[in-house]
Amino acid sequence: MLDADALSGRLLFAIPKKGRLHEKCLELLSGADIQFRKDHRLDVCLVKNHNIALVFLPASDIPSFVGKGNVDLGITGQDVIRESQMQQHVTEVLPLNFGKCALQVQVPEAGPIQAAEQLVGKRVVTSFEVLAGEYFGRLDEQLGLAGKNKTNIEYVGGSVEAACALGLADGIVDLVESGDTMRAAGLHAIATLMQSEAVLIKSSTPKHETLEPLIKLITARIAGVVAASKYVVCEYNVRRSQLHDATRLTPGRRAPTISPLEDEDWVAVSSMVEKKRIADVMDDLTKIGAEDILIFNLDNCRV
Ligand SMILES: Nc1ncnc2c1ncn2[C@@H]1O[C@H](COP(=O)(O)OP(=O)(O)OP(=O)(O)O)[C@@H](O)[C@H]1O
Ligand SMILES: O=P(O)(O)OC[C@H]1O[C@H](OP(=O)(O)OP(=O)(O)O)[C@H](O)[C@@H]1O
Repeated sequence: MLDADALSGRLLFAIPKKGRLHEKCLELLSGADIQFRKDHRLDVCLVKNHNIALVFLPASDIPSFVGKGNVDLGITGQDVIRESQMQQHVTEVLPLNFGKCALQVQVPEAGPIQAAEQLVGKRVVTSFEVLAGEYFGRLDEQLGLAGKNKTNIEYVGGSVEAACALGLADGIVDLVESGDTMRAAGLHAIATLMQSEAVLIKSSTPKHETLEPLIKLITARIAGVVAASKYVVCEYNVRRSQLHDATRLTPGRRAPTISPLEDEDWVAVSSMVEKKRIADVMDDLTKIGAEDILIFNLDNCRV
């Protein structure tokens, strides 16, 4: 049985218990060698190889748990940090390169409303009532709307995209990543409130200063896993005469590693390249005559 004594002195680390961020967080913990076994009936579990307990919570509750110092560290989306108005109380330690999405105003594609200003004074349904309220509050003010003429922001807990088709809303404010959900509902985006991604957060006023070294260690480990997911190692051979162009294409993080080959006219180059750029870089290396271009994924790194 898990009790307060078992948790005493441990760093409490909040992880989304379900939803879009959950699986990615488990991959991150595994990559950082944070070992645990979770009993499916319990939302708290002890980490075997560190003085840490994991606390599985709804992503939307994590900013307030961290901000109030009830847990020491957490992972959640920047959108829910802003929505819970906790940005003054939490420090974003590290962006995590997943959970990327945009909070957007959406309206029926074929409808009469084609700009956010045209929604002012009408009905907007959302799970982000604070952010939508602030956004339309500013527009109401700009357009001089007051009292019951103001934009009507209505909260729903999910399936926001159905609201227009059901006749409950003239527009919605919801998250968009690929846009598939939005298009399937016959909607399109007309304004963006914010971009968001998952972040590692800690309390701005930590209650347990003694846990700071462990927070630094976990942050460094997670940063290594995140960097490994962003970069590949690119190795190739190129004529020495083309080395200037080659190193311009693959400058590396500090500098590329250049090794001599038996053939004195050629060198081997090894360099880290951002994964999202690698196809273009390979095309450009081919154009300058690079050969034997090899790409390696990284499991982990410290850069
Ligand atoms: N389509 C998406 N692509 C990428 N990230 C997303 C996407 N949808 C949501 N997110 C991110 O994941 C977070 C959690 O969203 P999700 O819809 O999974 O919530 P949930 O855990 O089911 O909801 P809740 O617990 O608040 O009811 C969002 O706040 C956002 O930061
Ligand atoms: O642009 P897309 O790639 O289609 O993603 C957007 C959808 O993802 C999120 O919901 P999710 O699927 O996580 O389920 P939920 O509505 O139950 O939160 C969000 O609320 C959108 O509905």
